[in-house]
Amino acid sequence: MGQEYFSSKGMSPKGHHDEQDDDHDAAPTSYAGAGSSGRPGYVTVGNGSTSHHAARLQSLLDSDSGYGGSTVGNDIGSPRLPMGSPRTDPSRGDMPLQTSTGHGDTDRRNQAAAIHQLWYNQQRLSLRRSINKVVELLKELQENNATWPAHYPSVQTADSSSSSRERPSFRPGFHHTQSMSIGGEPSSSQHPGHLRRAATTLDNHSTAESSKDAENKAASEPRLMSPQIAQEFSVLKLDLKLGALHQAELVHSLEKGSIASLLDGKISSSIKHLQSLGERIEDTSSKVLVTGDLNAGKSTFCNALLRRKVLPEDQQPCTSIFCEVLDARENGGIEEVHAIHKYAVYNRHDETTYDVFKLQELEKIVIDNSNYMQCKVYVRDVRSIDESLLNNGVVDIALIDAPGLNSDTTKTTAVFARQEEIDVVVFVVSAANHFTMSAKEFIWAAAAEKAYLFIVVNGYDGIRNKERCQKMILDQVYGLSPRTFKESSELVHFVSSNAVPTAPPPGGPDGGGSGSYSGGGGGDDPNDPKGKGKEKEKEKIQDFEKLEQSLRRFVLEKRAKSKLAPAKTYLTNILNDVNVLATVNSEVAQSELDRVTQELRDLEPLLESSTRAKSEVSDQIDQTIEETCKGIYDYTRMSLNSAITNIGDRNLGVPYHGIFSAFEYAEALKDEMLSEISASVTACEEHARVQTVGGVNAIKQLGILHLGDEYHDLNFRSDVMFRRRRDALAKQVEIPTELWDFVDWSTLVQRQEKVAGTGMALTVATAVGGRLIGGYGWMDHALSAAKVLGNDNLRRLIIPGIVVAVVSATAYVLQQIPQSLPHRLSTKLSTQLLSIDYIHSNSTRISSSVRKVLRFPADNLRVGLARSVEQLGAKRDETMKVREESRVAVKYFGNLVRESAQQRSTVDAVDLDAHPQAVAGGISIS
Ligand SMILES: Nc1nc2c(ncn2[C@@H]2O[C@H](COP(=O)(O)OP(=O)(O)OP(=O)(O)O)[C@@H](O)[C@H]2O)c(=O)[nH]1
Repeated sequence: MGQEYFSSKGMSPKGHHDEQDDDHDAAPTSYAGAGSSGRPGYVTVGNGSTSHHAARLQSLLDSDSGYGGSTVGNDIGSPRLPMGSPRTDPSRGDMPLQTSTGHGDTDRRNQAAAIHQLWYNQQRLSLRRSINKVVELLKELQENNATWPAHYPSVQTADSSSSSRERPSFRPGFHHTQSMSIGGEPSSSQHPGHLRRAATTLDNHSTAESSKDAENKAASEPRLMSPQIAQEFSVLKLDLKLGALHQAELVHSLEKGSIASLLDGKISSSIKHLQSLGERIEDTSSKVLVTGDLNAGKSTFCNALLRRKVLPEDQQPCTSIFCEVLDARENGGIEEVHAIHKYAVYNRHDETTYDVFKLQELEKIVIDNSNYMQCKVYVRDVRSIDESLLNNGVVDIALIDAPGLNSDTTKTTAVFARQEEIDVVVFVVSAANHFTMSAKEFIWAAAAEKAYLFIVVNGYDGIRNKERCQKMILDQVYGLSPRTFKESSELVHFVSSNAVPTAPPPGGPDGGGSGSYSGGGGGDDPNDPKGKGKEKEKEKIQDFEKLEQSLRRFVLEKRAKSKLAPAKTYLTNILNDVNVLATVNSEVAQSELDRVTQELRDLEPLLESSTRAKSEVSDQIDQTIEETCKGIYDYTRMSLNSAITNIGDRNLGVPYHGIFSAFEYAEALKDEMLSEISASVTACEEHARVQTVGGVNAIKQLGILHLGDEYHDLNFRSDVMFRRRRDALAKQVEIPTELWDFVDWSTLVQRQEKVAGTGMALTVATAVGGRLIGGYGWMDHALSAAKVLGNDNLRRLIIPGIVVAVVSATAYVLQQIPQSLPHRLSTKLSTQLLSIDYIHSNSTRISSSVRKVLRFPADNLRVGLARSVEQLGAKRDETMKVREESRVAVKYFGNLVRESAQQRSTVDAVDLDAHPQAVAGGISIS
């Protein structure tokens, strides 16, 4: 924050010097801090509060900056090029650079500059190719992630995060050192913030905050990733912020698909960021802010660089706004001034944001105006492409002439200088006046920001004791920016800007300065002899040309840092991530392939035996059911038959109480017989029940044998069998008792033949009775008796004979009841039951009931077997699919591991610090 800056501001130059010395090798662009809003925390100079102008400018820069506005947070949408920056034309990067136009020093300098530019172009092209390749790799990874969701490396337990160097057992080959080296030093678990994420270059404050700030922030941030993941993943790490779960738990709790889609989002962001980095390194524009004390000669210096009097020069302070000088080609080749309205965001295509003026009117806008804060000055380059500082295809410099520093403008200029797109700050100091307080304040701030400043000591022609002046200025530079002092031969130049010949001002006598140079030389001693004067003039111009070469080199090196370094860091990080991800997934895919191959090996025979078992078991079940039912039917039939047949022979224990209760006896006997028959049916049912339980168990055994745990046992209750009303009714038979049941006719006939005395009477009685019952056999006996006796005898004997016979027969029948009735009844029941098909119907009923009961588990088993075969088939198909996918994944991730490693070495080979030392004059800008 500003406070950090202010603490330095209050220090003496010496104190500052010490601090600078301590931090000599630190990154130059660690800004003093960032606002909590996430916007760049611009340095404030002076009393610590940003002035109205500064605040306004800051808001303008947010939207007008080519990078600032487009790099907020992680939003890495396509960035706009800085307004007014030359259109990207990569082909121009390879065009011939400056050629030797002269002899001696100039010649050598030009050659050196050309070599330097070539070096820059080579690094740029190499990074550009890597970006394209990595985008290609990421797109393929994204496609692959859709079909084979990538496995995201996660920690095993939350505790393991404490030991950041412990490596999960399932991925032994990770290159921890690679991800650790990103930050330049091994990161410890206490300082996770040391890990440099290329993604953070997207944050507005990322380069603005000091490393201390970054550490503090990282410590106070909730840990979203375990240090282990953070170590290995610098770019692709997933930002999981769900609920209160620990990060590691969160990764585990997520479905593989969810992780894959989160990763997909990360990859998309990375692709976008890489594309924006690509555009950024292709962008040849670079902005140089020229600032310094009031009247130090800033405008004169800019004009000298342009070789044309574009900006108004005056002995009194005149520049009140920031004038950005751009190539007129950016404005369709038209030279004009766009004065930007105070509260507008500049858009060249929207004339409501600015007023258009002619170049000649620039002075009017620049001096004492209150309507504008900035203007864009589009001018045609009067120098050839080989000499031009503005535009030569490798680096196209936009010069920004700032108002002279005073208590009002210092803060605003400091804010302006903080812009990321300002590659270089040129500080113009008057050789006569040296550094003012405002100048010192500004340089302290800028040196903290930019590490190196380009210092132009102007008006050197007016100094008599040049050595003393140099010494005094360099002493001051040492106090203000030791690094700049260290490279002073390259970074501190003593020149006379007004000595450089320039074309006349637009609209001047030469009609717009088309290349006819007017000599400079103001400030020369008029008493000097002419020849000596010319020599001096030449020297001044050579000094200025030397300055120009140094400035170009400085811009190039700064650009290598500001534009190429983020791309290199990001590429290194993303390639490390891709490599780790690919290594993990290659291992996962291989183990998955091994697993499914083994699974298929087990599955194939299982499916085969299941299919075979399905048909075999079905036959077996049918056979079991058939055999059981047949056995039950036969058993029932046999049992009932025997019961009915033998029922008459059995002593049923029914007491006979004499002739007067003969009928009751017969009734009781019949009921007892029927109940006995019914009991045998029940016994058969019981037998069937037992057999059914056996059958069900046999089917169950088959089920368990072939389906194992898959077999669903049904709850079979045998006691419920034969409980229906139909079953009860089937057993019952209604047979009425009749009088004739009491007479055993066959016995009676046998007896008639044995007893002769009663033969005739009995014969008659029998004949009568026979008639009565319709027995025609007895009639024949009666007719033969009549023949023997003759008509008279017959008439006399007939009545008593009949009486005797009837009495005798009746007595006999009554006497025979206990012996004859059971047989009579048995025979009658047997006949009756036969007529209603009692045995067959009950046997059928029982066996079909059993069949029905057995069919239920049998069908269930059949369905289970069919389902099992179906499931095994589906599983086999699925496993084969996974095997194929795993094969593809093994191949793909194997290639990715190789390709990402190869690309990483290519990126590593891009050494931005190894610029041609001889050319750079030993300057090393880190
Ligand atoms: N003798 C001498 N005079 C110079 C030199 N450079 C600039 N001047 C003069 O110094 C005066 C101020 O120059 P400017 O370029 O307007 O200064 P400035 O820093 O842009 O002024 P403000 O922007 O208003 O602060 C002009 O009269 C120039 O001619 C130089 O190298 N030698």
